[in-house]
Amino acid sequence: MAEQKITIRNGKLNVPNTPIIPFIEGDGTGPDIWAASVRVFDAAVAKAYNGERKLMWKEVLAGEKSFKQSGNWLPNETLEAFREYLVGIKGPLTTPVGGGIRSLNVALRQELDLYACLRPVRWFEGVPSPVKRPDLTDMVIFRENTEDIYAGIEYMNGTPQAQKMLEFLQDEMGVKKIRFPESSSFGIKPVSKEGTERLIRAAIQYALLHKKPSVTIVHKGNIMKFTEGAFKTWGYELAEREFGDKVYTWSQYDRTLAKQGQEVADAQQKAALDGGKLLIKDSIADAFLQQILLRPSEYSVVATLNLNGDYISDALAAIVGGIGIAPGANINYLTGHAIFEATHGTAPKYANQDKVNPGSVILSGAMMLEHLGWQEAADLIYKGIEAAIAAKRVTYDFERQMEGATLLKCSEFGDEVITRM
Ligand SMILES: NC(=O)C1=CN([C@@H]2O[C@H](COP(=O)(O)OP(=O)(O)OC[C@H]3O[C@@H](n4cnc5c(N)ncnc54)[C@H](OP(=O)(O)O)[C@@H]3O)[C@@H](O)[C@H]2O)C=CC1
Ligand SMILES: O=C(O)CCC(=O)C(=O)O
Ligand SMILES: [Mg+2]
Repeated sequence: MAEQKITIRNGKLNVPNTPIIPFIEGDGTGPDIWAASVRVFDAAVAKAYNGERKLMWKEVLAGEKSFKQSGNWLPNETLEAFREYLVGIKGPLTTPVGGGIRSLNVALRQELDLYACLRPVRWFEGVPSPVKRPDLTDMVIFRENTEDIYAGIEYMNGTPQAQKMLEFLQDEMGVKKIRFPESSSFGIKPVSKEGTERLIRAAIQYALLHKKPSVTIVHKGNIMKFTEGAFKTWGYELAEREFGDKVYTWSQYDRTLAKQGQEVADAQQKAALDGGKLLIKDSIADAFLQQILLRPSEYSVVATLNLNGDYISDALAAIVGGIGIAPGANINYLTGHAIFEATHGTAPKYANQDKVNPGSVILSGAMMLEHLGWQEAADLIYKGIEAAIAAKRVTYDFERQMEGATLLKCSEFGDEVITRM
């Protein structure tokens, strides 16, 4: 079968029957997970389309495998392949702590301007969870993926750059509140109006398309007023300006409350929501992290900045069974570029043991198939995963919390999904 490129025209993907899909295997547990996952993807597509469609995999290098081969952590050819073929998938890549290379995962998102990190969090029947009602958690995180503290603008204490930054802040900006100036390192947190608006727009469009009840803007705007606080303000303004006839915002509520009192504001909100409008609300990040445990059913689509989104992703994943089953996508809705990847990292202590749960990458692949419009293949994957879990044939992370479960290796779980799809 001749391989072909996915293209985009007027914002719509044109997907051939044999699309070229670049993939990065990943570091640590990445190779084990990829080996199990790719067999699931191929089996689902073959079964769904009787062999008429096929994903044409093209390996591209990044991370340790790439460095070993070429001395380059993220070769240009890899970036070019994701640019040219539009849609790809990747395993996790290691980022050293406190020094060394900056994150290759973040670099890919920034280089390709994949501004929305989309991470759906739902419970699969039978998955062990630390909460009583994991079924109440059904959220979709839209994490801003190109800005915030992740921009990597940092200066290490003791360097001339940190000294220059200190002098600039103290001498030119009149800053007096740096507690230990001589031993401080500095980090910069850029948050733009454009970056905020495109992320919030994507979250609202998603919520409208999927008939979700609300979008919650999560921020720490009480403390970081001009970055996180502006994210909230710009978000509400965009919602009212671009989606005024389809949404009702807490900002509107507050204005009515101030002018006409609570009774009128409550009635206005009720009428808007009864009329099918999408509620746009907000929550301060620390309070949100307790709300998701106490009142998860009140939250649906979540729009947030990069660091909050990172924390919230793992916290929410834990509620529905852990990061062994937490998929995701990095998307630019304007150019069509997308790279699918799990929420978890390389889990290096389990590397090459054929042990960890490939569920997150398998589900990321199902999201990719949905993105391509290959829903039938994605549905087979969901069916296979649900059935494998229901039969309690699972990897170590679930098995250790389930009674009467059979422990499977990473590869065996992949086989199990294939058998049951
Ligand atoms: N997008 C990416 O590529 C990401 C990369 N990273 C990078 O990964 C490296 C390791 O990060 P770390 O903080 O240890 O986080 P990890 O997500 O790699 O692992 C943390 C823990 O999560 C559990 N876990 C992770 N993956 C799986 C899986 N597939 N199945 C079941 N359980 C799993 C394990 O828990 P337990 O010990 O309980 O078994 C593991 O010890 C770092 O360099 C980090 O920067 C991190 C996140 C995302
Ligand atoms: O890039 C990394 O190493 C970590 C990224 C991460 O934790 C995430 O995107 O969720
Ligand atoms: Mg993370």
